[in-house]
Amino acid sequence: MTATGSLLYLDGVSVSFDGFKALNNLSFLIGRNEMRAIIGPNGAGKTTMMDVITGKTRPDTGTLLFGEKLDLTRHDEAEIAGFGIGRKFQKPTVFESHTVEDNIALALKAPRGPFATLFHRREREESARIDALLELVRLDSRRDDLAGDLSHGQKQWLEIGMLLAQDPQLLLIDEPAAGMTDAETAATADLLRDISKSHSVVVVEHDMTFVRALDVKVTVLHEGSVLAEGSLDHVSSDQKVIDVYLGR
Ligand SMILES: Nc1ncnc2c1ncn2[C@@H]1O[C@H](COP(=O)(O)OP(=O)(O)OP(=O)(O)O)[C@@H](O)[C@H]1O
Repeated sequence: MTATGSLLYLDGVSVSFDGFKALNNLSFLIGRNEMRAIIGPNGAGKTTMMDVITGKTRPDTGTLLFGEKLDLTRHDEAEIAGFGIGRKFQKPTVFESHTVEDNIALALKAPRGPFATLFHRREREESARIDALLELVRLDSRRDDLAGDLSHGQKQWLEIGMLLAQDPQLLLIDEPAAGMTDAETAATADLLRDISKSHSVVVVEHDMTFVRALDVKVTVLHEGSVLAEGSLDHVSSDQKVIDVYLGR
């Protein structure tokens, strides 16, 4: 495996907590404008993998490259966010007492990473960008409503819009479909497919209906390493995957 053509490259990445290997020689790569689904049983290392990519946890060993050359292990969380790696945690965190539109506007103004400034004058270019983002995340008709009044699924979309406002190249998204209605789940798969036309996206998910709707290559993690990789049909017919995950 070489890093050529990859946006994100992990090779032989290991992380131990008190002697327990949460990641064990983990290797995979994500291409530019590729969406990848990561699945695996509880404790497989999915969260630790995202912690390592975003600089929250340092790997003990291994190579971690962004854009083929940039060594992420030499940078901290804020710097990595600044390079264009955005992370969405499972629980939506939006500014509930601000409107949907203002949430996007605030994210546009903020430096990447933790938000620093709140109010600025709105410029025309910015308005066009806000319109485009609201349309993309299916919230155009809710723009003047308070974010706190959105459904759980809509809050997830708003937060995805806020992440996109920061113009990331790679989005890491943790269980977006959890707690969503079936209709929201299907709409979220459509949304992520739209986003992946111009961004790389890594989605960690347990909901197999959602993973099927994404219709992308799947990486199965188990005990901190890649157990299987390929289409959902390919990995779901793999006896190793059935034994540790899907057959349970
Ligand atoms: N800070 C830590 N200290 C000690 N052990 C940890 C720490 N973080 C994670 N672990 C352990 O590492 C293993 C991998 O955990 P991780 O959270 O990455 O798995 P996961 O695939 O995200 O699981 P889930 O699907 O339940 O979220 C688990 O056994 C977990 O208990």
